[in-house]
Amino acid sequence: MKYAIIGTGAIGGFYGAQLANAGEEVHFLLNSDYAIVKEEGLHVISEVYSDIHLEKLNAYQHAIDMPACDVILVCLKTTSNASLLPSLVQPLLHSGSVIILIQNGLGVEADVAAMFPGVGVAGATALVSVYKVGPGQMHHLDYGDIEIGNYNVQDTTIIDKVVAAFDNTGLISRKAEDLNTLRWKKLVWNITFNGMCVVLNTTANKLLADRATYNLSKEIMHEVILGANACGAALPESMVYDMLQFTIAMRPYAPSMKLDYDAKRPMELKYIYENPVAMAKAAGYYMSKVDMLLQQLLFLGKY
Ligand SMILES: NC(=O)C1=CN([C@@H]2O[C@H](COP(=O)(O)OP(=O)(O)OC[C@H]3O[C@@H](n4cnc5c(N)ncnc54)[C@H](OP(=O)(O)O)[C@@H]3O)[C@@H](O)[C@H]2O)C=CC1
Ligand SMILES: CC(C)(CO)C(=O)C(=O)O
Repeated sequence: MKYAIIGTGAIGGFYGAQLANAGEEVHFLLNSDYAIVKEEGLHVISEVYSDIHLEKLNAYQHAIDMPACDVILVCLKTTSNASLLPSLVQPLLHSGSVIILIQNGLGVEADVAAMFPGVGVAGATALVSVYKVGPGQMHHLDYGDIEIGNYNVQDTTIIDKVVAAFDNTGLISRKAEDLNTLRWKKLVWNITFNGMCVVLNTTANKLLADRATYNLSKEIMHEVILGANACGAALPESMVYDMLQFTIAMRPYAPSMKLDYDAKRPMELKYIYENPVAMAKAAGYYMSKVDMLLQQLLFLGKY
């Protein structure tokens, strides 16, 4: 199968490099790093796995120069989806292509499916701590699990093949039974920690080292689980403790939203906060603590 990576940043660079390193045919769309990556290749420096240096890779500066691909892995920030995806994805489509969004948030598949009528869309959550440290250079700190849930792909055997390809890289890879539950499960982490790390200018491990913010984190997680379940997800209360353990065990890491805020890039508020708050409210549950966090983030995003 031919894979396209749309947005070769932290996530696109990490997962694309894993696939290419395992022998898959991967075509990388780059932005500001194109010239350096063309010259020097793509590097993933990992604290967990072997480092990867892809010396020769299929790197492109323009989507129009890329071949049609079977699997289009969208790894942009969701803040760019509406403005960039129509022009970046359309040239890569053939009649059997599927688009898989490796992005955080809720409702993103519906918006992308509306842009590409008749094209199968799926969503993926990445449980990984990775960030771009320089042009074509990704620093991988922790984890790497990837889970894929179907939105409207008709022939889902292609999703099974993608799961198998990721599994073959050595990463833990699964097909989720229910995309809605998958999205909300990841949001229990992102809603709690991404926003608080921005508002309190800190990292998740520090939030959990302090009694007051540890308790607040737990309360927000509980609220998100209630919101999720009001929206038809099936999340057990016990996952709060799993997430706390996961976060305590994690190497100190600033979530992607904190990196965006510090770099003065727009934050992914629509899909990580606005949609979940609105959807839970419409389903009869008001996530008041999450909404308060959202209002603070909206304020910070303006100034
Ligand atoms: N980082 C992480 O640990 C995790 C991130 N996520 C989610 O994954 C998604 C991607 O995040 P992340 O990888 O961190 O983001 P990055 O900002 O690292 O990567 C986005 C990439 O898109 C590229 N891009 C922007 N505009 C264009 C364009 N016009 N053409 C081609 N490429 C373009 C950027 O290019 P340039 O390099 O020039 O800026 C950048 O490399 C987000 O939804 C995030 O929430 C999920 C789990 C963990
Ligand atoms: C949970 C975490 C930290 C890594 O998967 C993430 O999703 C992010 O940085 O936004």
